[in-house]
Amino acid sequence: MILTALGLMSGTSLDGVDLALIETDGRQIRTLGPSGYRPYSAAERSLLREALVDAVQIERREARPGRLREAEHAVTVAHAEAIAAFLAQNRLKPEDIDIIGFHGQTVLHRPERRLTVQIGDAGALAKAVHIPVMHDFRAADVDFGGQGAPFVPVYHRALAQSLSREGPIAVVNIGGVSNITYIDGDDVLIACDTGPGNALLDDFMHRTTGQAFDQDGRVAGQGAPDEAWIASALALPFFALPPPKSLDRNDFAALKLGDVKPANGAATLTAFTAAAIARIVPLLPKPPASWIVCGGGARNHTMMRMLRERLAPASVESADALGWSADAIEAQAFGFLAVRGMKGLPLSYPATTGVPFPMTGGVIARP
Ligand SMILES: Nc1ncnc2c1ncn2[C@@H]1O[C@H](COP(=O)(O)OP(=O)(O)OP(=O)(O)O)[C@@H](O)[C@H]1O
Ligand SMILES: CC(=O)N[C@H]1[C@@H]2OC[C@@H](O2)[C@@H](O)[C@@H]1O[C@H](C)C(=O)O
Repeated sequence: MILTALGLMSGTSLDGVDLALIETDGRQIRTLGPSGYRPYSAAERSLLREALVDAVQIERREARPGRLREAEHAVTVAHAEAIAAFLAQNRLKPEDIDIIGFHGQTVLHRPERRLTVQIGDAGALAKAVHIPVMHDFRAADVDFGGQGAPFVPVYHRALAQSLSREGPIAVVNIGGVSNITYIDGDDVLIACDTGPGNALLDDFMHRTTGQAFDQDGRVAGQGAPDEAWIASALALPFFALPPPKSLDRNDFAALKLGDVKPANGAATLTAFTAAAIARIVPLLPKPPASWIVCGGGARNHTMMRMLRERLAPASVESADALGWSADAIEAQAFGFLAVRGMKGLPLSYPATTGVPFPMTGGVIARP
């Protein structure tokens, strides 16, 4: 049965809420509907940044120390507002949507402690918008010893079914953190986080220039990467580990660039993200022939140039160039995952998150 799902993603970049409508039976995509975006205000963003700091103290996933309770309320309200605006813009009624896939905001990710925390009150959201809400996608996976991330690979596989590109295909998402899905025919699906995405670069830009991010990669495009710094950062043990593996947004926050000009610092951090993605190639069964880049990093021209240089001779295209939506893809994925969860289909596999067997997941909150 085909269901209509509204997927919602608030990613590790802390930029805002992405929304996307999808019609699917959980296996194939029938229609990709409209998408939307509700940016966080500067005040919401700084509250979330504080919440990430307070979250480090969390020992049990229900705990909300420091400003986390307030941040959770802000996340829930922002999502409710985003849904109300989306429904109005697209002339939709709550009964037109079967299920909402609500990822929430990750504030702490420590799979080795069987802990991954996404804030956002699904019960309150379901009541506010009068639509059932599926949430807590990652919890069952980490309970069974999985990495709890990445979860978009099953959706990347569904998208890639109708793609004519030479395989193996790699889909890379450059969000706050970067992750890869490796697809080789119908039977091979491997995934992991590869390293930093935009978070280190965004934090550096924020600190040194006051800008939220390096628009189109212009600042990095004027600088020179410090290859020695990149080589020493890539010597961290994480990069030598084979998939599956995952990261917390702030796992590399301790890496310091020293006193550098914004252009050189931005170039170094952009090249670090590209080099960390290229570093996964020898840990895959075969080098991917075709790379597809999604997430906000696909809009960074310097990042795309550096990826092409480091992944040659493979082809590197942005998801938008294929007619996929680089921005909406994760929101679509959580709509798709909500339908899979409703049907009891697997969300994660031994080769995507390290769970012992294919696992379904998600919990439904009703209005
Ligand atoms: N035009 C642009 N030029 C350069 N960078 C951009 C541009 N647009 C977006 N970005 C980068 O993309 C980031 C947002 O990416 P995205 O929305 O994919 O992340 P996310 O969904 O929050 O993260 P994650 O996938 O880790 O959960 C911004 O913080 C910024 O660094
Ligand atoms: C714990 C968590 O929220 N992880 C995010 C983060 O952002 C990118 C990368 O790290 C990925 O592993 C994941 O998001 C995507 C949507 C995923 O689960 O596939």
